[in-house]
Amino acid sequence: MDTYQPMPSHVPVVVVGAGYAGLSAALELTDAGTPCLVVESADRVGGRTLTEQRDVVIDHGGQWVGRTQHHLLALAERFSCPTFHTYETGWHLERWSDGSLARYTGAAPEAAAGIAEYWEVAGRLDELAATIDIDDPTSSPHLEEWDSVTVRSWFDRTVVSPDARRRLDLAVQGVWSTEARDISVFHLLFYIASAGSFEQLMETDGCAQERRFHRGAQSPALAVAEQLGDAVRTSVTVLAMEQDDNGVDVHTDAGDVRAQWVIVATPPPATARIRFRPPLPVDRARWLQRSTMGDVAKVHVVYEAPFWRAEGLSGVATLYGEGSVGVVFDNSPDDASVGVLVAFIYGDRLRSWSASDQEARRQHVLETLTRLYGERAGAPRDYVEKNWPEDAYARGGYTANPAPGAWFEHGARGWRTPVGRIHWAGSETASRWYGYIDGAISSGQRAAHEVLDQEVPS
Ligand SMILES: Cc1cc2nc3c(=O)[nH]c(=O)nc-3n(C[C@H](O)[C@H](O)[C@H](O)COP(=O)(O)OP(=O)(O)OC[C@H]3O[C@@H](n4cnc5c(N)ncnc54)[C@H](O)[C@@H]3O)c2cc1C
Repeated sequence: MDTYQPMPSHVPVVVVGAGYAGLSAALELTDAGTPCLVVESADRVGGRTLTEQRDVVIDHGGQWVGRTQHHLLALAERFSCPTFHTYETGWHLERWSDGSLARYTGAAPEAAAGIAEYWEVAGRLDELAATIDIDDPTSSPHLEEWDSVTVRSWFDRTVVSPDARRRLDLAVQGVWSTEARDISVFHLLFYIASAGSFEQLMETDGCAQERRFHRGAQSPALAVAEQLGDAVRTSVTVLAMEQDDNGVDVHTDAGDVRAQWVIVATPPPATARIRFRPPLPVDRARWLQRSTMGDVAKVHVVYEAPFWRAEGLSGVATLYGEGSVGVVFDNSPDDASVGVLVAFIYGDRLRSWSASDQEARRQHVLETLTRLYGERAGAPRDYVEKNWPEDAYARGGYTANPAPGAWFEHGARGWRTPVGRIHWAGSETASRWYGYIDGAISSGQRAAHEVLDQEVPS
């Protein structure tokens, strides 16, 4: 990785963004013998994955990999980045909206308030999602109908029990890191189809939250960047692009480079900040303008030991009601040499929590954990927050979600159709595992092959 060399004047392919999508595109091109240059705004690669090596590995961003996420697993295998099973042995906790605390095992407490209807709705969502073609989502005969309705109003209209609605609202916050009022039923269903099922999104064993990386989820990205070497330039921001019949002039804050093809592998709101000449087609421009990053913070709290395990608790907790924290997981290292809890805060709850000062935020999280796990939870040896909407580059997470109506009005041509010599990658352009690291990788590989199919000189 080289930050200080001058920009080359020409390169066959410029890749914008060194998250998993951009790095995977570059790796695919390089494997095929096509030189490329990756330019990245931040002073590091990995984008929405960010592993901090404190005295324990802390994954501030993406962290889990599931067994159907074959692209990420293959990359991890190629670059020798081992994984381990997420700890979830013992009793999970559920703090209900009235403040009561229940213990359970499995996916949810049996016979709890609203649970029967919650499972009915989950089954219905899977049935509807199965009708969507993830490679051609806008071909759905129900596109206009489903994209015109927010998830909030659909729940209000079709879900009888307020308790089931509470459960579904938290599921939406947890998976989409947004509020049910902000996404359409179509986007919800596409996302479920993209993952395979509602269960795949929600669960651990066999599902999206199954495994973690010993050296953190950024480790495969760092290994790819090391292999790509000088082809990756960090601390370089693409400001504008001018496209003509023969190539693209890419203007960066470190100089200009002429490319025959460009792969833009940035999240939609970041792509919208680049000036394109000629301007992007209306559908693509509108799609970018109407895709909004989700709101999530991860708070890691580190203890001398995972003391809750000795009390038969898994460390997994789900919290309804007024507090900020939505979900807690045991994020200890595999050898349990220290204990780590990670608390997720999303959507409306994040907006009110992040308005407080640092001490009040910390106190709130520690009080919540103390109510769940007892006094020892109030005395951590380390506490660290990452509020993604405040991240200078990502400006949110986990992913960008198109606003209601955007799939119907602009999805067919705006989602990922290449614009001349400019091709689109990024987790938000994936058919399979949209919004996930795995989707980012497959999107980068797809975009690389779109370009390789065009007779790029090596
Ligand atoms: C808190 C959190 C938890 C998550 N949990 C999981 C999880 O457990 N499992 C999972 O699979 N996924 C998870 N995700 C989602 C996953 O991290 C992302 O979907 C994935 O990393 C996105 O990769 P990407 O390459 O598409 O985009 P990014 O990682 O966003 O990479 C885009 C890159 O482009 C750069 N860039 C932007 N604009 C410019 C410009 N003009 N010029 C140059 N560079 C630019 C950015 O700095 C960035 O590095 C999570 C995300 C977050 C934030």
